[in-house]
Amino acid sequence: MTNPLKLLQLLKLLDLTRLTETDSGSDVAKWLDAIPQLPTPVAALCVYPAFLTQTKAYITQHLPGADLATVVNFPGGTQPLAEVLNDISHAIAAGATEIDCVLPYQQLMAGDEQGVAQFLAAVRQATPNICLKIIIESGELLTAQQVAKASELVIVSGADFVKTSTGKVPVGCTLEAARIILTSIAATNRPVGFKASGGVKSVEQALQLVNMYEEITGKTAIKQGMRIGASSLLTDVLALLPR
Ligand SMILES: O=C[C@H](O)COP(=O)(O)O
Repeated sequence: MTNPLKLLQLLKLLDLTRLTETDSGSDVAKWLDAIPQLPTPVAALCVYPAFLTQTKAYITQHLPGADLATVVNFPGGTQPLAEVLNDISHAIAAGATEIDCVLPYQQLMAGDEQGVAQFLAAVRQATPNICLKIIIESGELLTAQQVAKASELVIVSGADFVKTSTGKVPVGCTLEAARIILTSIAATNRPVGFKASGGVKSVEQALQLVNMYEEITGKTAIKQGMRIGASSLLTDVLALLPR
């Protein structure tokens, strides 16, 4: 039997995600209505910008304590910076407290580290007092060195979290990528969080990632330091929690 305290820890780390491209407002309303009563609030709900207002209203009523996250430059990582900054400012105005932004990873793979650093600096400047998570899309990066370089650029930029994946490319969060990112995080003095996302569906997978986080950083995984972004993990967590 999985330790119930570990399952509660997973709930507290969960960015419960709904990023279905074809969704309408009523689809998202149905999704929100279907969230069962939880023994402890999840870390955040993560939705497309179009659904921030209704999700904010839901959080106020049903999930006080949860943050409201949205995605920008998502999922491709190729939007012009001005558009990304505009989307960020609208998202904040609509109540987002957390921004998950895709790093222009193609630019990084093409060797333009300086361009990526400039992008990250501008995004950081546009998100004061907002939790900023940068998605490196580790499954598209070709080498361990690229994953390490992307993590370093995110860490140096002052972002709050290095996040693995959008969940929209064939390879999501792998243990190999998680290890490389966590090793970079552990090597810095500044507190930087880690968000595992993309294909994390089972409690077993999630606990492996939490264990790895705790082993490499030497810290207990709490909301400020670790997240698990997942659209379908909640079902498995709730199925294993004793009633
Ligand atoms: O940001 C989180 C991911 O989009 C979720 O990916 P997933 O649908 O594979 O759980």
